[in-house]
Amino acid sequence: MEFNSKMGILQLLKSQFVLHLLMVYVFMASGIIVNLLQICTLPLWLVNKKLARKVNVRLGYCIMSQIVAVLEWWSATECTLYTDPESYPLYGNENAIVVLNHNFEIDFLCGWTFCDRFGVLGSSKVLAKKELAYVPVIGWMWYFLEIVFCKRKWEEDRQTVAESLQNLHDYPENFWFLLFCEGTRFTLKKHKLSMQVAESKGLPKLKYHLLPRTKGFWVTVQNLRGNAAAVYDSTLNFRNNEAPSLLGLLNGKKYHADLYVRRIPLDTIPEGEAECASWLHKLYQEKDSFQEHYAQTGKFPGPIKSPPRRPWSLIIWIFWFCLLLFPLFRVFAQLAHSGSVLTILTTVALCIAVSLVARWMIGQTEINRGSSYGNAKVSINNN
Ligand SMILES: CC/C=C\C/C=C\C/C=C\C/C=C\C/C=C\C/C=C\CCC(=O)SCCNC(=O)CCNC(=O)[C@H](O)C(C)(C)COP(=O)(O)OP(=O)(O)OC[C@H]1O[C@@H](n2cnc3c(N)ncnc32)[C@H](O)[C@@H]1OP(=O)(O)O
Ligand SMILES: CCCCCCCCCCCCCCCCCC(=O)OC[C@@H](O)COP(=O)(O)O
Repeated sequence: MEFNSKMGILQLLKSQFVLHLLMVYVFMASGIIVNLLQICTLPLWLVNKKLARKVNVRLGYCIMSQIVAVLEWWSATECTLYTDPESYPLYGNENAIVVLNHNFEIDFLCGWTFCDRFGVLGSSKVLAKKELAYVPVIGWMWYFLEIVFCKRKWEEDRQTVAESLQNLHDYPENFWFLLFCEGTRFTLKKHKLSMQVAESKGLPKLKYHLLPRTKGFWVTVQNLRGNAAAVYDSTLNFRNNEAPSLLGLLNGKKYHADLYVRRIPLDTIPEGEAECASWLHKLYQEKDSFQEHYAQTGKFPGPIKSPPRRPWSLIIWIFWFCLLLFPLFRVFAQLAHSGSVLTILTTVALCIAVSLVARWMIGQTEINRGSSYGNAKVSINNN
């Protein structure tokens, strides 16, 4: 009874808007500080690229780990890993291409959480749409972490993506390169259209996935050969049909994520474009069957071997709070003391502006604010 009421109070506390404002302030202020420090590493790139990259990995960690801390420590979301125990020791100790389904608003964050647990968060990479490069703090940080951006226009991407991947050959830390091969988030409309494409190509229909776009996968595999050791085929779902969101996490809502990972050595993947595309289509048919199994049983096939959450994200988060809250309260105290209406109004306007920017950033993760990519019929090439 007493425990329940304590939990209720804690939950009520976590849903307080003023606390969210403080979290947003700490995230934005620390993010800008890190972005500025990243700019300061530019001259270092010219003299010691390896060191500059290592420094940026750690700086990036200071930003990403805060959102991981929200998931792991604030909302206490449970993340369970289903995987083969023989592959487990290799995770975090080799470079890998991660292929993940794209159905959930916090799928990228679950990815980050596992990166953190295997010690590769700062060096984690993704093939991201170009628009994300302009997201304050995160997008700017990604520039220094050598994230690969695409315009989702193959004619333009084929060269730039290949070049960015080639640059990773002398990367000094183990990294995971994430690919959402579906290219956009799952919606019923996008699913219907992509299944029409599947039908016209004579491919079996998928129930839980959009038809994967194969070109990004092929170019990634080809350009990371000899660099990445394996593809981690990863299938994510949430228990009890949970529809997790970043706002839910901020409100302290606890979710239950299940991730099924299979390690596939890279040298078993065909080299030719057509063969590689067929291989990926087959992979997505298998992923679909895993999701069907999950829908029927509430579990993925395979044993559970979950890594524990690590304390570093929480420690860094507390550090930023200690560093940044004191000056904030001092400013507020001085403002109240000064009594200047103009200064107070300017400060309030600034706070509103920062919260609007943060809300827009959160909106980037929301399915109902997604772009129309995959909504329109594109000419179909049957070759
Ligand atoms: C142990 C633990 C393991 C794992 C832990 C898990 C993860 C952790 C790892 C790392 C974490 C790191 C970072 C995460 C952080 C943040 C992530 C944030 C954001 C990223 C999200 C995105 O931005 S997703 C969007 C960008 N990415 C992609 O699009 C990738 C997939 N796309 C492609 O590969 C594309 O081919 C392309 C982008 C290279 C080119 O795009 P384009 O539009 O030009 O596509 P195509 O040329 O492929 O399209 C034409 C072909 O598609 C067919 N078609 C037409 N209409 C449709 C349709 N509606 N659906 C499907 N297919 C369609 C068309 O017929 C053409 O077919 P072809 O046969 O001719 O190819
Ligand atoms: C610690 C406290 C944090 C306070 C809140 C701060 C805000 C944090 C905001 C994080 C923003 C992260 C941006 C990267 C997320 C990835 C987004 C994503 O997955 O994009 C969707 C695309 O795949 C598909 O896009 P469309 O095909 O719809 O086009």
